[in-house]
Amino acid sequence: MEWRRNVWFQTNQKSLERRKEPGSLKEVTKETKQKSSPTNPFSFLEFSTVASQQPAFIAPSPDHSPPPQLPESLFPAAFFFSETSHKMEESIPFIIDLEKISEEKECKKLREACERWGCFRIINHSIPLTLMAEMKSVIGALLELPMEIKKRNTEVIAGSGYMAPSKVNPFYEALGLYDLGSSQAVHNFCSQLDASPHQRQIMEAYGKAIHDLAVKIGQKMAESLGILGADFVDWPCQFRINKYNFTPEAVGSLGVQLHTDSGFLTILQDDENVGGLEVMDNNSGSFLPIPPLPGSLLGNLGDIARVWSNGRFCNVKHRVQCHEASTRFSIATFMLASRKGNVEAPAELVDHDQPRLYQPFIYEDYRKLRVSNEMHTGEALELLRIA
Ligand SMILES: O=C(O)CCC(=O)C(=O)O
Ligand SMILES: [Fe+2]
Repeated sequence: MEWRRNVWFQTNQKSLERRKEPGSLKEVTKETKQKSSPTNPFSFLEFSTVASQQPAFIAPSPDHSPPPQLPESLFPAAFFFSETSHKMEESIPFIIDLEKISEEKECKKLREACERWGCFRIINHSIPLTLMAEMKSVIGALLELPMEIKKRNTEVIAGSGYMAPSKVNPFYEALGLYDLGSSQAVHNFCSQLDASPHQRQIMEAYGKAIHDLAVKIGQKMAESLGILGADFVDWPCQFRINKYNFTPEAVGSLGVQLHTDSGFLTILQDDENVGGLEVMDNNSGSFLPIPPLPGSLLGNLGDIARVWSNGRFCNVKHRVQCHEASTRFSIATFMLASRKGNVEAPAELVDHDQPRLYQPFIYEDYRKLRVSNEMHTGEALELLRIA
């Protein structure tokens, strides 16, 4: 609860100010109460929570999109609740509290999140908020550099270097490196971009912290399936900083096309102000907006998580929509796959009832298969299916 309150205070000052304006909250409350009814899925909206400086609570519509009839300013960091239980625990995507992850209940929730959505919010992750804020300002500055400097950020593996705005993604550009766990790689990245000593320091600190976090969450994902002692320390992490130059003309179009991430686990620091990320519900095919939740991170599972879990975990399809003309930043760390040997499910996850689903393969070969066949949403896995 403390965490939620802090985040709320830090991030929603402006909205709170707006809401405190005489009449404004009252007006909205009155209007919404009139619209509420036992059959209205939003009828249990708790405006008292707004008055006590808690987030507004909101149930999902059938397609999990926010209710169109309510003013957006009311839900700057909307939480989505199960219509049946109305509990925080049931929010979508699931919120995983890393401080509680050694408790059985939290670990079970992580497993459910990985199976049902392949996506979860991470709170109490121990990355200092100041480091996250400083990192955001560093990446903003790096992405502002002149084009000729950004172009020095050449790729080590396909797609790991500078990506200029293109015909397909005209509002998007990115800088990146492979692999974050290597201080030499971080050093090279910083040198390519003439980073200042301060920028280097932030990059190094953030890189180490986020790499360690990805390793820890990977271990917990394995533990949630009963695999103890899985070690992700040596798994390479690709790192990418994304900028979306959303102009008024971009509104309504995509910043990034629908895709799955190819690796095992992505840790994303999404923009704390500008939303647009959407994940696909595999059951219904509908899209669920992931509103910003400042101070938190997002875990997204990629294709390798599906293979490694022998089909239990979901590789989440996601995209970025432009809803407003403003600049959006995100910082993505992709923990890819084991450096050594094949990608395959551990023996504990394979048995008579759940035979091995995919033939063992080398990650780099899989990546090439995706690119050469232009299969961006995990379809290439079907080419490797054996059961
Ligand atoms: O910017 C975002 O929120 C998502 C970025 C993303 O999906 C990616 O870099 O793979
Ligand atoms: Fe992605």
